Amino acid sequence: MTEQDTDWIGLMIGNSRLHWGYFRGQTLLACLDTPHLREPPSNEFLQQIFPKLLTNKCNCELVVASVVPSQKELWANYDNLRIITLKDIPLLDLYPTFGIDRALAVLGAGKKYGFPCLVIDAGTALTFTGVDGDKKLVGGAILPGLKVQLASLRERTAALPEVSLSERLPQMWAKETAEGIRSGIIYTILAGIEKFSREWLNLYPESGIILTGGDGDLIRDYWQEKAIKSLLVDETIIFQGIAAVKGISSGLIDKGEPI
Ligand SMILES: Nc1ncnc2c1ncn2[C@@H]1O[C@H](COP(=O)(O)OP(=O)(O)OP(=O)(O)O)[C@@H](O)[C@H]1O
Ligand SMILES: CC(C)(CO)[C@@H](O)C(=O)NCCC(=O)O
Ligand SMILES: [K+]
Repeated sequence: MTEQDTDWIGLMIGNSRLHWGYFRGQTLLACLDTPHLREPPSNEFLQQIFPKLLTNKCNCELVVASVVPSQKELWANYDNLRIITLKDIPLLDLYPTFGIDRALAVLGAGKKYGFPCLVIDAGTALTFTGVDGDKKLVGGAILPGLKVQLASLRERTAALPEVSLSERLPQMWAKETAEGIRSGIIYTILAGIEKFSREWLNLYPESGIILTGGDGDLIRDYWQEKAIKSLLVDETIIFQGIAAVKGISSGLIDKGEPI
């Protein structure tokens, strides 16, 4: 078997949940999300995640990137494990505490859509990450994600309830508490996305802007209702990033080559 047709699994450990990708060589065959683990995984665990693809009990390579150290440690005894760290990422000017999920997402987005590239990751945290045409990190920003914003109002006030989000845009000028919370959070997030996107396009007019993360679809739907320029949603860029790192280490992709 060559590297091109070997099966392996990529795992991105996020702050809310686990993001799994099943690969054959560089091709992503399937992806899904699961909750965090509460204990070290059993031998059959990976088969349960991908029952149709992993039919016989195999210890296929598991390539892990994590922003949650305690979750990563649960895999310490898996015998075919590879951990991706910032050193593996073929991007320039990364700073030491930069999130590996941000690095992989922008690497994957750049690989698929070209550099320069701006990634907006609407996960537990909402992040903006911009990389220029020389694959240098320009920088970015971090704010609380939608769920975290909603939960923090409930937790830090006496009167505010936790509200759920509707599929449609809320009334901007609300006359009711729940709708007021929805309005405040959604319209300021959309305004922030608009501001960062505009500033980025002033610097790099040809750049793609890719939206990803657990709330990516919801934000895209809100955005489309406002009928501004469409935003491209891609849930797989993080796996494109993992595959790029794996490809470099197995010699399929040259580190100096355009990815
Ligand atoms: N089944 C689900 N479980 C948890 N969060 C979900 C689910 N479906 C959608 N979401 C949304 O996804 C968001 C979390 O995004 P995501 O799963 O990308 O976060 P994460 O695990 O921290 O990953 P990342 O590190 O990429 O941000 C939450 O704000 C939530 O609204
Ligand atoms: C910002 C998050 C939480 C987004 O998942 C993650 O990328 C992270 O923990 N980053 C470390 C800090 C930074 O990226 O500057
Ligand atoms: K996160």
